[in-house]
Amino acid sequence: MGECDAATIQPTLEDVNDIPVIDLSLLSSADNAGSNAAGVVAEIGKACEKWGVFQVVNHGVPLELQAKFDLVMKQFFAQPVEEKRKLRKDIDVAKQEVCEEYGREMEKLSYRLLELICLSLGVQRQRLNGFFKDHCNMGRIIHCPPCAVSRPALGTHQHTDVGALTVLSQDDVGGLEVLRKADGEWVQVTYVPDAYVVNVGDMLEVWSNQKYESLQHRAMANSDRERFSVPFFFNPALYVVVEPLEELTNEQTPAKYNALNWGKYYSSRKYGNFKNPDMDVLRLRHFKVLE
Ligand SMILES: O=C(O)CCC(=O)C(=O)O
Ligand SMILES: [Fe+2]
Repeated sequence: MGECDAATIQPTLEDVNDIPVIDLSLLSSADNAGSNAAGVVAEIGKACEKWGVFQVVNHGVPLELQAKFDLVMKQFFAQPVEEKRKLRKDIDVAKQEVCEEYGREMEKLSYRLLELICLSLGVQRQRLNGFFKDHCNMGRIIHCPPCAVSRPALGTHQHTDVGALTVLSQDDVGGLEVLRKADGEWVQVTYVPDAYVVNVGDMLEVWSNQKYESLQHRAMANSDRERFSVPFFFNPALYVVVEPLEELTNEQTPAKYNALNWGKYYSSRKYGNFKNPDMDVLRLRHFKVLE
């Protein structure tokens, strides 16, 4: 089959719409706020347990800010490669006002989500907040040019995110895929306008004593259109020791993980290689309590 056929070939994946889309405005609606909040918490808990991923709408992040951010990002990627190279990883990006504001909003939303997740686990709302005091959050901007090959092309290889939570904005090209826990099938995360995709990372799997499992995901390139996505990684402070919350363990449900040092775990994975899963990097399974 020739390359010119590529545009007609799409992944034969079931485009399921049942990854939950959760409306956070229900938390603040004046009437019946208490039961609405309980409903949202329950939905989040169910989504984390069943999928490891959900989308949020009416999340409080100003839509104009997202639009401004998208514009700055596209202007950046439209530059010649020599110009882009001048912008070293951690220097100038942070100086752009829009990026700073965007980071602050992502952090605010992440704390909100973390607290709702704590409630869904039945622990105190702010139980995990202290671990993020000197956080090492990180943002990434991803541009994937159209890729016309005769089979679906990978943009980002299969992986789990190492931190607690990831809050991701994907554009209408879509392409993000998640491994459905129910049957081990890859399914697409449908683009929902003005939504963020939220997924469980490795540290939340440990804190929740594996009630919420870290999400296996990947991203596909589109054969016709360039694609942009912006994940924000909500990560604890480097010195934090992560272990199953004691409220969630007892004699009947013992800890499934040994304590791990997040800083060591993070740096090991950061310098690991997506494409080489057997490389000698730390993975959650290395901390699993043997049964
Ligand atoms: O490109 C995407 O949408 C996914 C990116 C991702 O999973 C990551 O950077 O960790
Ligand atoms: Fe990821």
